[in-house]
Amino acid sequence: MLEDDFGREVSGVRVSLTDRCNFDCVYCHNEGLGDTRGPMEAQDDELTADTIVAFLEVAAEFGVDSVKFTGGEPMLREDLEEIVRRAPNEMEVSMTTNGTFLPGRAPDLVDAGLERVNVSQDALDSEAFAELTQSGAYDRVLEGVEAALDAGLKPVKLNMVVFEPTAGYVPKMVDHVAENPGLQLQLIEYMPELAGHPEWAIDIQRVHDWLEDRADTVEHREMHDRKRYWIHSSEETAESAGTTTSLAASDGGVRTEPVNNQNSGMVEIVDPVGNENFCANCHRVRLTHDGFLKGCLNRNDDLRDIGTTKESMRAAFRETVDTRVPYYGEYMVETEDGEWEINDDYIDTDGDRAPYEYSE
Ligand SMILES: Nc1nc2c(ncn2[C@@H]2O[C@H](COP(=O)(O)OP(=O)(O)OP(=O)(O)O)[C@@H](O)[C@H]2O)c(=O)[nH]1
Ligand SMILES: C[S@@+](CC[C@H](N)C(=O)[O-])C[C@H]1O[C@@H](n2cnc3c(N)ncnc32)[C@H](O)[C@@H]1O
Ligand code: SF4
Ligand code: SF4
Repeated sequence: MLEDDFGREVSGVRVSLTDRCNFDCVYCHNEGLGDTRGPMEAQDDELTADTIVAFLEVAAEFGVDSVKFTGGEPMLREDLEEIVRRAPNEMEVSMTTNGTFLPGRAPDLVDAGLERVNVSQDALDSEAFAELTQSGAYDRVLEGVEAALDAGLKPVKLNMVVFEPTAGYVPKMVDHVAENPGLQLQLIEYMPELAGHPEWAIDIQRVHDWLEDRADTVEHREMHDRKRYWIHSSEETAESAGTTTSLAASDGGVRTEPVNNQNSGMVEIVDPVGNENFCANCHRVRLTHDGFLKGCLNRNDDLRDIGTTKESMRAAFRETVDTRVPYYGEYMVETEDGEWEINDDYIDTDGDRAPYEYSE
């Protein structure tokens, strides 16, 4: 595996298949690709299936063992099944989706080799969901989760962005996964770096503390040093729930069995904002829908063109790893006042492409 100057091996790639989306979530960072708004039809700048597969083969040569397909909405790609089918066998293949296109397509994706899916669901309430996603597709998303479970993609991870408008739904979502063994929950701290609106953020430590009180077991995942809490349903008594223990989790795959009892659900917190430890344990690079590698989700100044040949892809991959740095703690440094500012060493970094743009 290739390793950067900060001792971080690159074990995973995240491939944005498109920057288009059928939702318009108020918080969307779109994996650093700018606005999702625009035409729904396939655009000329999107990488072809052949180029994506060639890139994955190059990544596999470098020992990368997992790929996550994302977007925009990756299921807007009609050739998704083909791309999944042609991904190198040695890679774990997963996807993050808004879930609306899973009904009808989940079985074919599993047949093609999809091993895991994360579905974004920020609330258990159709009105709140409509406000957050600017869509009326709540029921369709629930159907999508069911379709994924029926197709054998168990457990399905629900992604919930935690910020002012959703914080009140956290307890209900935690109970939801504790009561449904097929589900797990990922609470994602709202990231304002690209999406703006820092005033929407909440103190994620409060969520950690609350989960710690309720957890039977707490694990640390190697990736990003993320914490995972195994939670019993609030209907149960503390006695039947078991005692709290702390374990080191093996990374990569998602644990499928609860630790202490049958009604225990897994809740993982993704808390990158201002978190040097998170960035120090970051093992992923990203490929944009239009063919640029980036070493960090939050950066737009280091975009590197992969070109069209395996040789140019190898060179771009090596250079991306050689130059990637932890965002918090190296690219952004903390001032004495506790503010974050760009390290002077990186002020003049220039990518191969103009930065992607966001508007209000
Ligand atoms: N800043 C930052 N945010 C991340 C990173 N990885 C994930 N996230 C955030 O978490 C969101 C959801 O990530 P997913 O792609 O669904 O899954 P994941 O948790 O990274 O991966 P798995 O647990 O392996 O499925 C991303 O869109 C980001 O908002 C990262 O490396 N850096
Ligand atoms: C950009 S979406 C792409 C995949 C797909 N469209 C979806 O929504 O699942 C990937 C994930 O990023 C999360 N996300 C988007 N903007 C975010 C932000 N500003 N802060 C934290 N997470 C965010 C979404 O909730 C989603 O789970
Ligand atoms: S569904 Fe995903 S890509 Fe689309 S707007 Fe929402 S978070 Fe962004
Ligand atoms: S280095 Fe960038 S991509 Fe990696 S964890 Fe930090 S913010 Fe996320």
